[in-house]
Amino acid sequence: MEYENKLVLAPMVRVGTLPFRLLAADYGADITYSEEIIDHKMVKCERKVNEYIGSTDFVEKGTDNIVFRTCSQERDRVVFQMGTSDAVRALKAAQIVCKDVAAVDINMGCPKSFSVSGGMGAALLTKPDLISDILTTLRRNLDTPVTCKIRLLESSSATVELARRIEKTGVSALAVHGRKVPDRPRDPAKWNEIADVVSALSIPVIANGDVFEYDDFERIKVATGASSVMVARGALWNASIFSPKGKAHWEDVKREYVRKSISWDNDVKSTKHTLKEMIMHYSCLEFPEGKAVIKSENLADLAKVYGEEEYYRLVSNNRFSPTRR
Ligand SMILES: Cc1cc2nc3c(=O)[nH]c(=O)nc-3n(C[C@H](O)[C@H](O)[C@H](O)COP(=O)(O)O)c2cc1C
Repeated sequence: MEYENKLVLAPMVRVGTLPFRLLAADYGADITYSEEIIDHKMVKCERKVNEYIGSTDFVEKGTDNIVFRTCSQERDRVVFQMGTSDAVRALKAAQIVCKDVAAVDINMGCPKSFSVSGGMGAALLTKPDLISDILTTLRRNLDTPVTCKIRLLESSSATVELARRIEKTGVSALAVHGRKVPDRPRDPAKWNEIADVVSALSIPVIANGDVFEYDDFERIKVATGASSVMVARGALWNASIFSPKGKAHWEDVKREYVRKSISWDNDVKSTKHTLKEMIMHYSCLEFPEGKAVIKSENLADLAKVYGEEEYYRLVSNNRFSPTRR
């Protein structure tokens, strides 16, 4: 996996499932991260090939709960992001999925209480020995590239020190979200502090924070010196941000997302959550579309909201025999 000059879809919980990743890739994303999946969940999974959909599923044993769904089309660009606080468990989880993905990434930036209270996400930032342990264990035991994603620390010199330590573990790249742990999403990302990390390291750094337009990819590259750029909210609101041709109309983007969700039988909660985020940015959930999405109980209902009943019928009928894509 190459990390130079790439446009990257950021990991996003409940958003970065297979249809959204494929959508971003269709518009031009080179690398697409999964939503964060916790190692505890992944170690309970078994790999199953789903011939009806054409996907590879990681399903919680003894249940129908699909924890991670991928497919061969994204094998060379999908990054499996994991939440962990333990090297041995992280390795066990990674070994289950590593042959089906392009890289494994460890989330070291999530400030949410469920992550931090479990010693995961941003809690790792204060434990450099544990970071080294996790990354070194993965690096030594996997053939798949290993990366991690961090936030900025209190001072730029502290971030650089940690980044140097991370580089020594042999990771293939480091993604840096240009905000500190207490920062809110509306606080501006500190591109200058990402630049300090870029100039201190030899491995590729993926710059992340406040990219909302295609032109911002170049702006953040120039400001930070990073060769690759990662975008979260800008892609969530309009996944065609990756297109050099300019953004597609958000109505078309939503419809294409719904079609992909139908094709890949996406979890309806995840589809609804993603659509609601898109609607809230451009409009309001109180309007008929928002209300209809909220009321939808399954993908058939969502197909109706977006006038895709015919597509839904076609896909459902084809599922009676195993599909090949
Ligand atoms: C809806 C949503 C879900 C997120 N989930 C994750 C996640 O699972 N793992 C992670 O490392 N960061 C997660 N983040 C943080 C983003 O990956 C990214 O670092 C942050 O939003 C800054 O990028 P932006 O300014 O382009 O939005 C999430 C952000 C959003 C908006």
